[in-house]
Amino acid sequence: MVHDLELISVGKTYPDGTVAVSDFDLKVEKGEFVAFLGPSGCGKSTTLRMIAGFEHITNGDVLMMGQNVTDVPPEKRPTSMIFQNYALFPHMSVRENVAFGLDVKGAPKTERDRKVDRILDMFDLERFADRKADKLSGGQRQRIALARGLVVEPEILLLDEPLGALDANLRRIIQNELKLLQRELGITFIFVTHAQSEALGLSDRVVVMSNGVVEQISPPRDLYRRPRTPFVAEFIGSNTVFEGIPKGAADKGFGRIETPFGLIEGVGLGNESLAVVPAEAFRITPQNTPGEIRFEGRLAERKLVGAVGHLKVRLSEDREIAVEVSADRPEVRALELGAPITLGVDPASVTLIHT
Ligand SMILES: Nc1ncnc2c1ncn2[C@@H]1O[C@H](COP(=O)(O)OP(=O)(O)OP(=O)(O)O)[C@@H](O)[C@H]1O
Repeated sequence: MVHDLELISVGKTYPDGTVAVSDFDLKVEKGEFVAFLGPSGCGKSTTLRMIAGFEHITNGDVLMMGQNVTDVPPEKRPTSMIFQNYALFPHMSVRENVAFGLDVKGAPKTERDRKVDRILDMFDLERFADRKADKLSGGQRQRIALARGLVVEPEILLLDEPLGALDANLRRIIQNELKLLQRELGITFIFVTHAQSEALGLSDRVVVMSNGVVEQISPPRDLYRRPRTPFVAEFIGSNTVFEGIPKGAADKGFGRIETPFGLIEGVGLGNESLAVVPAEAFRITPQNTPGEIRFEGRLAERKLVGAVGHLKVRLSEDREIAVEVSADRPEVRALELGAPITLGVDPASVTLIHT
């Protein structure tokens, strides 16, 4: 099968010796929405710029539609990039800004004007067509940047923190628009962000990066449920990670580790030494339910936020864990700080991982 985009062992070392990315492998299908997520400096933007062709690749290959484009200049690639600061020309009109990408690609004038008109219409920007780009709001500028990226009809749209400059409200609105637009157009989106909620909410798959390496590539829910590295477990959501010693071989897809808080069973292949429990996997359980893992502790903190009760439960002198339960349950409302509390967890919602 030919993929829209394929990165084969791609690496980047900057001239000063900084290794920004190493051994990045990725295959993206047509129409997929893929987010690169990770803390500042982990190599997300460098990877995106290598895909766009703005950054020279030190090792490996980039393929698009099965063609090796490693040495192809940006304007000859089937990609278009949208930058965080939009990179609009402030003194050029909206129309001129949008036409810019087509001019770079050398499109004939009539074709250019037709395509620009169509995209301005699609983004509801005709009214502003002759206005200078610096005389518009943040949200409008964002739309112009999108229009400019899409007017060249790329196969792959590359977006580098495109919503970073917007306030929270506008951000949510444009997130929705972006998702709808991507579905409608069916083109591949590669989206760089350090905002978890954005990556998890928008994309079909998330590439989690740290220190220039890919930690995990998964659909969003698997990052919560089945983190494959300690970094992902700590970085995503509010997981508790228990350290322990592997206890026997895995059986039917479940392994066991011995921890200071007892034996923990979870999904694994055997020989793992960490158990990851998502905050929402804990239940408050007065009875001993067969098969469940039990933890005894004392309630250290309780915050009710809408329908969710965020609890901190102290398991020992130096160990406090995050627990999320439904705030509607009477036993949650009745809990008093310092009171003993028993938690149960279904082993199927625990993931065992290697250190
Ligand atoms: N031109 C450069 N020369 C040397 N090092 C660079 C250069 N550009 C980036 N780096 C370094 O490469 C690493 C990866 O940077 P990159 O910008 O790709 O990270 P990022 O994950 O996109 O971060 P952010 O979210 O802050 O934009 C960092 O250590 C950064 O300091």
